[in-house]
Amino acid sequence: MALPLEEKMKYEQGDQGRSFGYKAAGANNVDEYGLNLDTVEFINVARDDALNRPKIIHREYPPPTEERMPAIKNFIQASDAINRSLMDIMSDRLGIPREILRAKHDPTKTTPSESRVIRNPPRPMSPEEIAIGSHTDFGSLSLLHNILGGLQVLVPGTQTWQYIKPLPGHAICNIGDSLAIYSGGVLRSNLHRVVPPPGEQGKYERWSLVYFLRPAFESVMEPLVQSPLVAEAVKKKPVDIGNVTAGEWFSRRIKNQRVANRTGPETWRASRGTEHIPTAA
Ligand SMILES: O=C(O)CCC(=O)C(=O)O
Ligand SMILES: [Fe+2]
Repeated sequence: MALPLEEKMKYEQGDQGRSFGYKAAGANNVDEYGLNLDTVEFINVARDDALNRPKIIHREYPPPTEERMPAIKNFIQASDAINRSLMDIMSDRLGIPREILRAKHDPTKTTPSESRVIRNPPRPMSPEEIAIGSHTDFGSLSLLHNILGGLQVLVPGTQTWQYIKPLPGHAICNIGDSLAIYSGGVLRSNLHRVVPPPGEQGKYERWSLVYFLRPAFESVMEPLVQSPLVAEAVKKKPVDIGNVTAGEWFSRRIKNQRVANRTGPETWRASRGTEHIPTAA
C-alpha cells in the first residue's frame, strides 16, 4: 500500500468482473444513487496464486505483495482450514452430507477464494461518509480481522445499523451468499458496511484483513435439497436464481459495483446479492 498509486494501478483488478489484484479508493459505488464512492483501497490475493507460487495461476501482484507470499500463503491456509471446519459443523446442523458442501468447495479446482487487506485513510471529520457500501459477501464464509471499529451490520428484520466492536483475540465470521443459497435461505447472508471508526478512533488509519472462502468457479449455486431441512425451507420459499455458477455470480456482482461500469441506479441493483434494502446504503 505504501507504493505510489501509479505503481499499484499496474495491478488493478479491472472492470471485467474479476477481483484479484489492487482496487483503488473510489473505484466502487456505495449506493444506487452514485453520489458517493468508496474510500478504501485493497489488495486481493487469490488462494490459487498464493498456494501455487512460483506458478502464476491468475495474475501477478505488486512486488511487496509477491515478496510476502509465504506469509500470505500461511494466512490463507490457516483461515481456509478454520472456515472448512465451520462449514462441516454447519453441514451437520443443516443435515447436508458433509461431502456435498465439500465438493462445492473442492480445493483442487480453481476458485474465487481470496485474501484481502483493506486500508481506509484517517477520516476524523466524516462520520457520515461510507467507506464500503452496504453489501453481502459473495462466497460461503469470510473470516475477518479488524482492530478499529467501523464495521456495521443490519440484522435481518431491523432498520438500524449496529457497530460490531472488535474484540482482542477474536475474529468475525460472516456467512455469504453461496451458503445462504446452499442452505435454501435457512442461513442468511448478512448486510454489512464500513463507516469511519467512531469518535477518537476516526483519526487513525483503519486496516482490516479478510479471507473469503468461496465455492469453485464452476460450482452451481443451488439449494442442497438432499437435506430435509433445506428441502422444506425451499418448498415454503423457493430460491429462484436460475442455473448460475459461483463464478458467474461473483463476476456479476463485482462488475456492477465498479463505478466505470455504472449506467444508472440499475447497475447498483445488478450488483446486489441475496439481500438488498435500497434505503440501507
Ligand atoms: O473492513 C471490514 O471490517 C469489513 C470488510 C468487508 O466487509 C469486505 O471486505 O467484504
Ligand atoms: Fe463484506
